[in-house]
Amino acid sequence: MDGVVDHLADERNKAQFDVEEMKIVWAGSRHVFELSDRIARLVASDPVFRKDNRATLSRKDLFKNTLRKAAHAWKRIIELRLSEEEASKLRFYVDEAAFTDLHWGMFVPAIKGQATEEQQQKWLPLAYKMQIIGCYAQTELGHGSNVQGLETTATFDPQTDEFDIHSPTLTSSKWWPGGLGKVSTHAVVYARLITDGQEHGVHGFIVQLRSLDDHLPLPGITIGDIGMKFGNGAYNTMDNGVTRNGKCVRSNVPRQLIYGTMVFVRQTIVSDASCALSRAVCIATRYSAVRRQFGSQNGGVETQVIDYKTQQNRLFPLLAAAYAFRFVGEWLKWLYTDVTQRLQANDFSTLPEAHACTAGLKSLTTTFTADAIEECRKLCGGHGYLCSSGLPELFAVYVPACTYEGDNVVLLLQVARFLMKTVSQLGSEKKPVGTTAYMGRVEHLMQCRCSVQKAEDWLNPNTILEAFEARTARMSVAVAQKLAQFANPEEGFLELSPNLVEASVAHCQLIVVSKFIEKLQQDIPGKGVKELLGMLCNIYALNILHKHLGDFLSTGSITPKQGSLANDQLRSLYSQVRPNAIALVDAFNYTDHYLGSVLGRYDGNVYPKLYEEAWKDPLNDSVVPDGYHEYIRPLLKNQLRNARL
Ligand SMILES: Cc1cc2nc3c(=O)[nH]c(=O)nc-3n(C[C@H](O)[C@H](O)[C@H](O)COP(=O)(O)OP(=O)(O)OC[C@H]3O[C@@H](n4cnc5c(N)ncnc54)[C@H](O)[C@@H]3O)c2cc1C
Repeated sequence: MDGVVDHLADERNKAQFDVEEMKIVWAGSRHVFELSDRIARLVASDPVFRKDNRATLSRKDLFKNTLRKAAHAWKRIIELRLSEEEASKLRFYVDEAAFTDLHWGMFVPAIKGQATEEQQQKWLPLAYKMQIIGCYAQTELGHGSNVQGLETTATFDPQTDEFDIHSPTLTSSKWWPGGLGKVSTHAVVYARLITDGQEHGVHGFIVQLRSLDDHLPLPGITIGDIGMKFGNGAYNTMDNGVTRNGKCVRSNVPRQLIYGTMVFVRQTIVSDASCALSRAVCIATRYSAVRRQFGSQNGGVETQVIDYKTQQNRLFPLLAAAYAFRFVGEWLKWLYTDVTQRLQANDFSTLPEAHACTAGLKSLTTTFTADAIEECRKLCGGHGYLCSSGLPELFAVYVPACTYEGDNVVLLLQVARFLMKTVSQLGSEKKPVGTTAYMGRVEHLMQCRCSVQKAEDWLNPNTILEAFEARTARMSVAVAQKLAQFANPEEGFLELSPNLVEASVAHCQLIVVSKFIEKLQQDIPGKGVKELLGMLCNIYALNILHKHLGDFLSTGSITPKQGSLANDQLRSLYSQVRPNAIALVDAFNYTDHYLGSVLGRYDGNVYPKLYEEAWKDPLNDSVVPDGYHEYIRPLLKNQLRNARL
């Protein structure tokens, strides 16, 4: 980061706000900023953590190298006596999908959230010291989304006081769990509980999978990896497992507090979305300022592609979304703490709303981010397709987030059920809470008129909020009225599911917009910082309004003229953000190591480095390629008839 050349220095000088203060806003606090900065540099300077060769390693070498990094990371954590917060940041900056993600991100939280005190005392100390390695084994070959369809059984045997975990069919094999294939010694396995011949639904059980002495699977358990996944490098650093078992285990995990774990996990997924999105945006923004095409006058320099309005119109809403997701992620952290405290006090009243809101935000932010990474690749033209741009690997490693922890469409349908319930209870004693509180003003929202008369009127946060609330309330009420016409509500739900999903998306977009606006109401120090965030908030909201104009117009929430004024305002906001673009991505404070992109280098020294990287490819190890004598020469010399192919 501290190189001598800085091709982006002019861009940095244009910034109209205090970048150092913005770094703190992005990090969440000065403490987190300082900690992240220190740990990021520690990781970047350690050669074991290099990642520029991932795309060219064979699967076995790639996987072994991941094991090495995980072991080295743990060694450093112990040697440096890192706190839990520091250790988690270290794993974050190592930036490699690995079994440790599931151990710390799913196994430990599942035990913390769902096990009894006694079970926690037995398992957590082992897990914290990594004396056991755990994974989360829910999905089966035949069922993922439909958890009630899982086939694995856990039958209690009173004679031995044990549970017999059994996968009776091929489709009941556990299939996908990260870390299960080659590394985990233990798993939280989800199975149908059977006692006295009676079924009691799906529950979690801690199951030992492998011997702690020689790592061999325990008797009755068959385990392996499910094979190569999408993209080079990317998620292939992870072993995703398949297992069939008929082993007896002594562990009983009663059903409780599963929602708390879900809120926690989905909150981390939303946070991760802002990280992946900001990385892609940082690469595309820096490269767009370096890249020049057309527009040279009298032999002068050509135009930086970032100055094309179409480029800004594609890029700046993604930049704005990165900040929007950051703040909604921050708010979700608060929500998780709130839910946990309530659960501890046996108060379950806000759970359905918290559950719907985290499910919806997980879906919205991951879908957007996956699409946005691909858009950033296109924003970088041909070079974006090179692995050295960092974007193909980022895309490949990121896209499964749309599927794991709940398929995004299935999640939106859950949100829709909650929305429909909320609408049906309007006018009753039960008042809508939290993120659905606006529904309490449904009468007003059904008939209010947007007051915008000139483009600048769209800068008023209350105007934006009311337009978004009116759109969502009207879409929800309209689909609820259609639903009411069906004699069988379930049939209606299936039939109207596309409309229901659209209403859920509108509701989630409203949450993100409203949390961004709330963030701006806080005291935010630093010259120009709040102003820039205000612009980004408006870009985020007005771009959604523009993209979903059909919703806003068909519900009568705004007029066509007002839609057109919103677009005028958007163009003007792009011009205001333009001089600040590089500084806004610098505020993410990413090291070149973490970005892993030649196009996104801090110093903008793209071309020499692209050239250098290309020569590192194993194909360039020899000038004449392997295979020349067998396949190219005989072809050229018209000797294929005699060649041994
Ligand atoms: C990289 C990766 C890592 C994973 N890690 C783990 C792990 O550690 N542990 C674990 O247990 N699992 C894991 N999984 C599995 C993951 O959780 C499931 O794949 C996910 O829940 C989706 O379920 P599915 O595969 O059954 O999809 P399906 O439900 O079969 O989805 C197929 C299609 O059907 C649609 N669909 C399904 N139901 C409905 C409906 N009711 N209405 C309308 N459309 C519907 C979906 O939208 C989708 O388009 C992982 C998956 C991946 C890709």
